[in-house]
Amino acid sequence: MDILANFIDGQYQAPLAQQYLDNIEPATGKVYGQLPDSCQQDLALAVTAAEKALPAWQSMALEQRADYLLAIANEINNRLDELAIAEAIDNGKPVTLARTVDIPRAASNFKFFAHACTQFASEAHAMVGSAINYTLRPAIGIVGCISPWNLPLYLFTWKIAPALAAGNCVIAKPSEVTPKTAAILGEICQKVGLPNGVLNILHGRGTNIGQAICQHKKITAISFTGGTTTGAVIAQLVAPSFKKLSLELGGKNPALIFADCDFEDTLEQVFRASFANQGQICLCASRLYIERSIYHKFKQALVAKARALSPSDPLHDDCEMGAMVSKTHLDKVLGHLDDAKAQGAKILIGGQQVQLTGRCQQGYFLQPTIMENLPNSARANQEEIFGPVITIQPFDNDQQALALANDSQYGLAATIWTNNLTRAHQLAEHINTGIVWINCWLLRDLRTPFGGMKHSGLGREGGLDAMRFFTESKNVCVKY
Ligand SMILES: NC(=O)C1=CN([C@@H]2O[C@H](COP(=O)(O)OP(=O)(O)OC[C@H]3O[C@@H](n4cnc5c(N)ncnc54)[C@H](O)[C@@H]3O)[C@@H](O)[C@H]2O)C=CC1
Ligand SMILES: O=C(O)/C=C/C=C(\O)C(=O)O
Repeated sequence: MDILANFIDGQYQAPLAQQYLDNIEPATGKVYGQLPDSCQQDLALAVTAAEKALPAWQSMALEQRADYLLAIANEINNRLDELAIAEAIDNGKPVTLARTVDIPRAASNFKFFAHACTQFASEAHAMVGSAINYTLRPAIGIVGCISPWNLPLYLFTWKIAPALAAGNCVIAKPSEVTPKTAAILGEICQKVGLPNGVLNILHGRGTNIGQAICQHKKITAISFTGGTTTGAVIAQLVAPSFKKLSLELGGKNPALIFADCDFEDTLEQVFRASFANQGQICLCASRLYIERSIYHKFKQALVAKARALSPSDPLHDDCEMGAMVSKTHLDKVLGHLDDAKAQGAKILIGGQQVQLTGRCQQGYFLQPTIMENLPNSARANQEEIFGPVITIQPFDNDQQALALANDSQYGLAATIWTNNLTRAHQLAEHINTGIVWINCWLLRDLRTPFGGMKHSGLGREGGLDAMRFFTESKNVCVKY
């Protein structure tokens, strides 16, 4: 049994109340470990450690701070295989995906922000002939980072790295559903000699320790990624104390596929955008709008690809589709499918749980699912399902495609597939999402602003936006 501990003040510590939660491997449905069900007393220890570490960390020379982050990045790369296997066991994702995407990206997050903090400059505003203003960007202090289960180490580090780079001490909480790689990160911090208390990792339930982090008086900013409903709860929790808040929430992302696209390349990439990580990425395409003249051909090709994609053991190198993260989540997705069927959806492929044999007999596997025949107002077209489930609909012209894309409470990411770049730029200008990809998906430049409009979130992560979020700006006006 793999028993995890909190990482506080540079040491692994059992939860003070000795309460634990089970950790389940989604591919087998079996409990394989336990994690702390931390409480306020554990948080108090972490905050004390962070307070003690803060003065030295925030006043450290930038190059030295950057060196620590680079050392963490290197150590993540050194432990690539071990981390990839741990992620695949914990989350159910294909180990090859973890090895080629999740873990390398976690290392890149530290490397990127190591460099970013040495390049982060403050502005000056001259009042010609009378004064000069300059802006200081001190660290905020102690910040809380709360991350979800779909890209565990990838998103955990996407928050921690800029927070540390900006000079803050961090209290971080990974999802209780996928705690393992976050726990290993503590060992990495010990190995590189990160000063004690700079990064503290607490495990446990969102409604318990997560909420306590949001409400702690000495934690002055919260960066959260997860579901929109939880984001709304957190916004309420932090409102009375005016903490800085960054929310990366759900999506219901449209893909606009035009007849003049490069058919084969679009098919390949839209398929990946739909089903990568079992559709459990907030950026996944879930509403496909296809120009009527190619609707039938594209639909047939998509269905054929989906038929060839069967879930299998995530620990096998050739696995392309793993398990859903939990029984709760699988049931939620199946509930959406029942609802869609009741609303008249035609299931073109999938729609059902899959039972594997052998080790994975009790695992949480779902067939890739493609549905048509639903109005845009149907729940399946309006609510985030967060699984390997897409709907397809035909459209007749650019205006109709745009209207369908924007008919959503969400506004995270959109993709446009066309060889007519004038059309693509015009649509990109009018689509109400924080991210638009043209003829590509999840092509990431970590310098770019990342986040959503409407119910997809508040604020932007990435590049300078993250550095700005994790610092206060203070203007100094000097009269001469
Ligand atoms: N980035 C995204 O778009 C994600 C969306 N989701 C969506 O959210 C739905 C719910 O999934 P969950 O696993 O419950 O994700 P969640 O959004 O509730 O959990 C994300 C993180 O927030 C923490 N948390 C939960 N409640 C909290 C609270 N009251 N205060 C502070 N922290 C809290 C959790 O412990 C976890 O670390 C999913 O079915 C999916 O549709 C889930 C994960 C990521
Ligand atoms: O930063 C990225 O490349 C991806 C981020 C993905 C999420 O925030 C998510 O799936 O929740």
